[in-house]
Amino acid sequence: MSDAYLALEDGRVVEARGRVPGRTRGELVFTTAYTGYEESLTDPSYEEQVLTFSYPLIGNYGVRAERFESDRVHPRAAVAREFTDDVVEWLADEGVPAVDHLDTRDLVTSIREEGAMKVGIVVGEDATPEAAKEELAKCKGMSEHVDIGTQVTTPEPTTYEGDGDKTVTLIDCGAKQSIIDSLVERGATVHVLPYGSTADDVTALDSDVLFISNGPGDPENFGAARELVEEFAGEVPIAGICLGQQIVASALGGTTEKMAFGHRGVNQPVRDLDTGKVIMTTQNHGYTVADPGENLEVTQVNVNDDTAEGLESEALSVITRQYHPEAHPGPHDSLGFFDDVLSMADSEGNGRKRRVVASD
Ligand SMILES: NC(=O)CC[C@H](N)C(=O)O
Repeated sequence: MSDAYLALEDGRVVEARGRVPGRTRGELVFTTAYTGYEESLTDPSYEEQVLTFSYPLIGNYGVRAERFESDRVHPRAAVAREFTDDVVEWLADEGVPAVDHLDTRDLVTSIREEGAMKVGIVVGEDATPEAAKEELAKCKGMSEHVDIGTQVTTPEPTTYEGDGDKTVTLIDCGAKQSIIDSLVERGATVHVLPYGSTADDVTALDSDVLFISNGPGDPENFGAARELVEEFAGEVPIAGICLGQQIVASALGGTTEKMAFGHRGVNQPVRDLDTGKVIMTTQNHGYTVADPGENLEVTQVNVNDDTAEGLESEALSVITRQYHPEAHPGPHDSLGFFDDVLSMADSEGNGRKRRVVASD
């Protein structure tokens, strides 16, 4: 008898050791990142997913709140070959079920072959395979979580003061804190607005750049952010990361699609098509831009599968990345993105149109 069961969409039931009790369900995905478990577990982009770590030992350098990317754990459950007690205590405090002592290599191989799949998980003394299957039966597909942006966004507008002149309005679709920090470190003042904010809210702030954040779920369910991009494109420079790239593309005439199992890890190679240079990047996404449309140019691609990693438009002052330039965790090759974003704010006399708002 085991005290933890995972019922997979492919019909299998996997036994594990229960570490934190509970019953839950979600989309089963994996990350190959070998560091950064605190950042991954607090990354809002993992909302409604069950995160499997392919690296076998998770927790070996402790748990420190200053490394968190948000104020809570977002995956609905965590799976690893072995969790340390530090991580188990943290997940228990958060009420997030956790299992270990299972063959995660087999699990990851299944996801690679069959794609990200639904999973039901039960952990505790009364756990049974049938209960895990009941959870699985209740599991929704990612695109069915139509209000996922509202689930993860900040409840209130918040401003982070930088010591320079530039200002950014960031639409929080589930933003990682280190994206905000990366802008503030470069002197920008960042106005974070809740997902669902209107064009009037954005206009009132009169920022130099409109920034669409990362976030969970299907980009097609982020209509409120898409409308902002449609409204401000060509008038205010626009930047986006991950979900932000997908939203910007779909607002400007492109299309997105779901990938088989996505990219999650800290060693995804990306080639810049202009310079030919390859950088290593941090990634966490299950959707991708299938067609950038006529307004955007693909400027960077994934070396492994040629998917769009960077989109730009000089005419509209748009720059987006599918990967995570803030690199929390991960290699620092891509930090220059934030300088490129803020250089779009040096727009006077540069041929870029600016929205003029009457000040009161
Ligand atoms: N990190 C993100 O912003 C993820 C984007 C989107 N939810 C995806 O899975 O592709």
